[in-house]
Amino acid sequence: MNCLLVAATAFEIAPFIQHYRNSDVPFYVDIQVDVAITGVGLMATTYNLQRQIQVKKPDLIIQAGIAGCFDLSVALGTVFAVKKDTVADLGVTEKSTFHSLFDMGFVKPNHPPYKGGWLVNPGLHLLKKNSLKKVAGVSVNQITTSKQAINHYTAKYKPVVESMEGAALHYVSLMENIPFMQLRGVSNYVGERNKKKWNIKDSVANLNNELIRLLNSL
Ligand SMILES: O=C(O)c1cccc(C(=O)CC[C@H]2O[C@@H](n3cnc4c(=O)[nH]cnc43)[C@H](O)[C@@H]2O)c1
Repeated sequence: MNCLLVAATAFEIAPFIQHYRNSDVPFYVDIQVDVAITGVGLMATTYNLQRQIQVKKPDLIIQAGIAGCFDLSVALGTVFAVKKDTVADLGVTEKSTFHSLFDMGFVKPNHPPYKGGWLVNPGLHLLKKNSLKKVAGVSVNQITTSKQAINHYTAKYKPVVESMEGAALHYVSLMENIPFMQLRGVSNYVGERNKKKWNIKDSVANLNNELIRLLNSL
């Protein structure tokens, strides 16, 4: 099996790379893992994913990264698998009300690869092999900081996590018919600007442990 592992930045998957390099035993006997750092954001991720796929079409794409969390009851460091994602800030804000591309009628909510306005991961059988909770995610071009935006996204999408790349993975993989997984370790609560209150260390460590566990279970 050819697996393409992608992350926005190298530090997010550094422990996995280290583990992979230091392993004496070929613990992924039938799995070949290619790694690509796609850059931060939807545009860079889309471009770099597409380039990788053109060179070698993988059997599975895994995107691993940190994320903000909308749910304050979730402990920082928790790792989730994202079952559906969408670009939350693609549209127009008019008279303080946001209208998505679907609201505006530019795209039909069920126009492929969308289902009800979401980019849904159909590979639930892959997710079942691990214990990760499956949640809804949103992707943004502009990191959410205001209470107003948090309330708006919560009401409209009921997301648990926010990233800047997830929807690109879902869109490209669905269009190319390639199974995929998006794993997100919660580094911060959405809107929290004080980096001292983030927990990047645990989110990256737990994320990479789950990544190793997932690859061992395939
Ligand atoms: O400096 C800031 O205010 C700031 C806010 C959020 C994230 C960053 C980063 O440097 C990480 C960007 C990277 O991590 C993902 N990420 C992590 N937390 C969030 C979030 O709350 N909202 C959106 N994305 C987040 C994202 O996927 C990027 O790849 C700096």
